[in-house]
Amino acid sequence: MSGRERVAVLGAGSWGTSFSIVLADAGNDVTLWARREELAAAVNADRENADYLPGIALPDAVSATHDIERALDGVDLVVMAPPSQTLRENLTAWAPHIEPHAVMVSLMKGVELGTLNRMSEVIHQVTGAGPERIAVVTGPNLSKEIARREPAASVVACADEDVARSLQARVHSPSFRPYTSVDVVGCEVGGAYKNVVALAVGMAVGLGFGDNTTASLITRGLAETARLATALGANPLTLMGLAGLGDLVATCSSPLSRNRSFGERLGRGQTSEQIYASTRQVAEGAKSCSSLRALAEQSGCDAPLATYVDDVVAGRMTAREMMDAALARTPKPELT
Ligand SMILES: NC(=O)C1=CN([C@@H]2O[C@H](COP(=O)(O)OP(=O)(O)OC[C@H]3O[C@@H](n4cnc5c(N)ncnc54)[C@H](OP(=O)(O)O)[C@@H]3O)[C@@H](O)[C@H]2O)C=CC1
Ligand SMILES: O=C(CO)COP(=O)(O)O
Repeated sequence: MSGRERVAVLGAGSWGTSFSIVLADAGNDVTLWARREELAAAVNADRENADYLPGIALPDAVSATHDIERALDGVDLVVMAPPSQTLRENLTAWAPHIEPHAVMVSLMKGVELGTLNRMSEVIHQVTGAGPERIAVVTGPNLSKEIARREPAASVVACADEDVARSLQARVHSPSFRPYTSVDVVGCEVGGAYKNVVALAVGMAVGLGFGDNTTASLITRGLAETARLATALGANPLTLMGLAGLGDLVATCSSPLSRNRSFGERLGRGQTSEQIYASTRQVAEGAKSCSSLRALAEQSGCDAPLATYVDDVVAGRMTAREMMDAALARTPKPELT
């Protein structure tokens, strides 16, 4: 016996794999579930996930499997990292194998199309788990930087503060510093919305605009995020923290961001279909712009960026038209 605790990470994409490194460095034995058997085999044989994090050596404490029963057997902490739009289907298959008292952590940053559910809501609906078994980890955590063990902070949110504290201890590594929060709603809305803002910022970059434009979009995007999050019951201060401002700054500034890159290509005149055809990586904001726009409409919140981004992604408007429309909106006080 190693004395280390076992954790299952479900989803062997960029973030699931990088977070497995954090968990291993924090003292856990990690079983990383991959949906493709050949990827699980390659990860075990090569000690790297060449599809998503080429050149990054995985710690010995990480092993991969395609066998979901094996991954979940006897595990009291289950970390989920598939795309937001497939979580419900994935979790429906996983749920019968999850231990009845296991805590489930969402790493996803999206809102489900159609239902407009946040990921914690999907987890509750599919598994029946109460809020004390559902948590979120979110913050300025670009996967490649985390995998290279560059210093970063993050937020571990759970409605039950004791559970948040115990998770904080389980994921605290020498290069990854987690803070606790009980504001699951604020953390989830912050994580999903920053992807939409990053799309808008990417469009501005693709159009050739500079830092005034991107700073204006980031700041107004943060105001829009806080407006919706507060309407949904979040603490507005959460959005000033790592799960809001922190993640916005990282994602909107970094060429590593898939959402920002997606937006940049839209800004250069490509269509969403062309972009989808050339990448297998998830850009959550390209889907969640539609669900966040609908959530805002439902909540009576003004959400111009989500609305414009949704229109550009769907091909109803060009990126240039979006910038012009955003500027031409009826003037108003900044603090409304
Ligand atoms: N990358 C990052 O820096 C961060 C990402 N996140 C969030 O983590 C979540 C996962 O993103 P990330 O790991 O980056 O995504 P990637 O694009 O790197 O990987 C996608 C993962 O999802 C799997 N997948 C694709 N389609 C399905 C499906 N239908 N059912 C089950 N699994 C599927 C892929 O499997 P396969 O390889 O077999 O196709 C792969 O494991 C997203 O919500 C993202 O916003 C959060 C913080 C940081
Ligand atoms: O969430 C992220 C960083 O915190 C990753 O952003 P992208 O999904 O845009 O790459």
